[in-house]
Amino acid sequence: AQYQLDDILHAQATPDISGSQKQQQKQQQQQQQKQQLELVAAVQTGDCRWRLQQIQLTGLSDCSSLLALLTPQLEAAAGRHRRPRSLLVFVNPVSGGGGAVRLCDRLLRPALRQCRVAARFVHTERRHHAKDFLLQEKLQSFDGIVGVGGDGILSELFHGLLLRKRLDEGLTAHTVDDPELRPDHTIGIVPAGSTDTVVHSINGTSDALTAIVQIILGRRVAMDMASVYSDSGQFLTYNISLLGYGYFGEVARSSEPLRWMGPARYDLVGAHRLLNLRSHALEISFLEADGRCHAVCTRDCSVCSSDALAECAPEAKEQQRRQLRTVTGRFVAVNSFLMPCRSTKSAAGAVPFAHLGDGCTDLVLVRDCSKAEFLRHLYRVSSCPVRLSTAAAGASAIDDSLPPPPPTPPAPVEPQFQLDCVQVHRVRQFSVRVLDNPAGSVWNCDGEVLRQAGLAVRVHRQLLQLFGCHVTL
Ligand SMILES: Nc1ncnc2c1ncn2[C@@H]1O[C@H](COP(=O)(O)OP(=O)(O)OP(=O)(O)O)[C@@H](O)[C@H]1O
Repeated sequence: AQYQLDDILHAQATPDISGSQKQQQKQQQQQQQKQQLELVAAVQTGDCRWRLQQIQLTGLSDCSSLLALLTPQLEAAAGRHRRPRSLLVFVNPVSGGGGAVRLCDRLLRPALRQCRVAARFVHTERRHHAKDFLLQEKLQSFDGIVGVGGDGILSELFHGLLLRKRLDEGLTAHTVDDPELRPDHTIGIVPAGSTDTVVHSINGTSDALTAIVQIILGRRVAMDMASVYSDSGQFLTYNISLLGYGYFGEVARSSEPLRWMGPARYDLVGAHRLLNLRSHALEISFLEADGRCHAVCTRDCSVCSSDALAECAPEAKEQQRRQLRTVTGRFVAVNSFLMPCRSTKSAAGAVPFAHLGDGCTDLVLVRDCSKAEFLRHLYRVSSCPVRLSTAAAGASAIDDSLPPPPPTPPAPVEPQFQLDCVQVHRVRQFSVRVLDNPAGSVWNCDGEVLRQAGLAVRVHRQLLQLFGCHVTL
């Protein structure tokens, strides 16, 4: 087998020649024996999965010289990739029905030990424990903050870090016109929850060991974040994956007391809400970015690195206000997808062409429709047969010096949006005002319930860094 130097995470001679005096004496006694070199490498094992592999090089005559040659190169690679040497790890004991603690002991702790990454473990004792810790404690000695759990614990980590940065910079006001600041730390998530949408959208799998290997490798993905404000412009919360009104809001509210059921609660409540499908009178305003491209977000994504998508300067705000589009009517669902929202139920994602770092969200508006029509939309969302390779061809950059490219194949369609009642817009910001029964408003913000009658949302391009590897095609 061949290994890239960049994927080797640790090397040591055995017996360990850097050990204690006693060990060294023992080694001298073993002079006749040849030493062996042990390496730990990250290897991709098909699809999107990664594993740690121990490699033993035996029968070496001069192990110490080889190790002396290898060590500075491994250190240089670790520096180049900003590999974490010290992590702060929050373990949520209630995640995934208590599986997070077991997963941490079985996979995370041994992997960190094997690769010589130091870690401080904190078992959360209540809701908001991780967030409060990040707001109050010294964090300088850590290279990354990791959560073992689901999307709920991840939400606590990015709220803690984003709000901590504002505190450290002395920013007290937090309104729709205030800037957002990038936190100093990268976040890692080891999936152990009932919904692991974010890690699945980044890595293309919710496999825990893959996530651990990416953290140790120091691979990072720049992610958009949305900030959510009340209709008076006051900050309410951050959003990273789904923000939904109507059907998904009601699913979040009704499944809240059924947490003990695990992911099955979403199927049960989803079916019940479908039978009682309601529409809502809404006014929706949005600032549309240039048309949606049919390209999957991959490593070195040309859409996410395009300068055309840089956030608008403050002086352009007035112009933006003039470009706002407003629609009113009855809707059964209004959903903002900041990322593809992949999961075991929807491998390509609910919105396969949503990008992780383009500064935009895909706003999906589902107008009043029959239950059968909405069911068709939901079914297609979970079984979208996107042709990924075609999508990649459409995304490549154009170089004038090259002969003209062959005619582009027809853009892949997203059948879930090819319905009369469904519209999708790629937007930088939007607001929704509930016109009927505002007191009964309910939103689903990354699985948490919000009860505002009006919300304003702004997307911040690549505000956060997460450990992860991005899908490849
Ligand atoms: N010790 C604790 N007791 C109760 N709740 C906790 C504790 N520690 C963390 N929490 C809360 O548990 C919630 C769910 O966490 P998480 O998302 O990690 O697990 P989950 O099983 O995937 O849940 P979800 O169904 O929300 O995805 C989070 O909102 C977090 O604040």
